[in-house]
Amino acid sequence: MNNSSGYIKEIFPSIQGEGKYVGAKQLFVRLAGCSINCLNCDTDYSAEDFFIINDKRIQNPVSPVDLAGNITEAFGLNSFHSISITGGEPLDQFGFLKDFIKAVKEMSGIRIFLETSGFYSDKLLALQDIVDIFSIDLKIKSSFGVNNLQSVQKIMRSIDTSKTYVKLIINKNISETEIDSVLKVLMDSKMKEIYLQPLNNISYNNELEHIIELLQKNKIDAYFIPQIQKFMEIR
Ligand SMILES: Nc1nc2[nH]cc(C(=O)O)c2c(=O)[nH]1
Ligand code: SF4
Ligand SMILES: [Mg+2]
Repeated sequence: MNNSSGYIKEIFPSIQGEGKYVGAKQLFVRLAGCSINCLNCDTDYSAEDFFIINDKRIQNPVSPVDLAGNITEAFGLNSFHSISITGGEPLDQFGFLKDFIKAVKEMSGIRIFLETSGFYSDKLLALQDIVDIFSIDLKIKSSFGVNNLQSVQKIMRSIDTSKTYVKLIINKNISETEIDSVLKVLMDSKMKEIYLQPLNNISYNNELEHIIELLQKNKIDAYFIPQIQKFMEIR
C-alpha cells in the first residue's frame, strides 16, 4: 500500500442539497472515516473493502492518481459544477486528499469543493491554493456535543472568505450563549454571512426567527436552508 492511498466510502453524482451552493450538480466523493465523533451524526462513513464507480468495484485503499483517473474516465467531469469532497472528515486522510485534488485538477480542471468539520485549521489552511470552495461547519454542543469555535475563528482570520462559507446546524435547544459565541467568531472575521441548517429538518419556528434577527441586527446575513436532498429523496 502506497503511503498516500486512501479509503473511499462512496462516489455518486447528485445535486448539492445544503448551504450556499444548493442546487449545483456535483460529483460527490465521500471519504471514509471520521475522528470527530459528533452526536447526531447522519452519515455512515465506515470503510469497506471496496467502493463502486458506476458498476465497477474498486478496491480500498486506492491511490490518488488511480482514483482521479477512474473518476475522469467514468464521469467526464465537464458536465459538473464541481467535485464535492465530503466525509466523514476528509482532512483525516490529508496526504491522500491533497494528492487526489492535485491529480484530478490536473486531469480535468474541475473545481474542488471541500466539506469539512472545521476542526483541523492547519490542514485546512494548507489546502487554500488547491481548493476552490470551502464549506465549513460551525459545531456547537447543543447540536453535536462538540465545539470547534476556536478552530473556526483561526481559519476565518486567515482564509480567503470569498471562497468560504460556514454552516451552522441548529437544534431546538441552542442557547443564547452559543448564539453569542457564533456571532463573536463571525464579527471577528471578514465573513458576514452564515447558512443555518435545521437539525433533522425541524420546521421554521420562533427560536429560529430569534436567531436570524440577532444575526441580522449584527449585520450578518443569515440564510435558512434545510437539507433539500432529504425532501427530494435524492442522494
Ligand atoms: N445531495 C447531497 N448534498 C449534500 N451536501 C452535503 C452532503 C454530505 O453528506 O456531506 C450531501 C449529500 O450527501 N447529498
Ligand atoms: S464531523 Fe461530520 S461525519 Fe464526522 S462525526 Fe461529525 S457529523 Fe459525522
Ligand atoms: Mg451528510
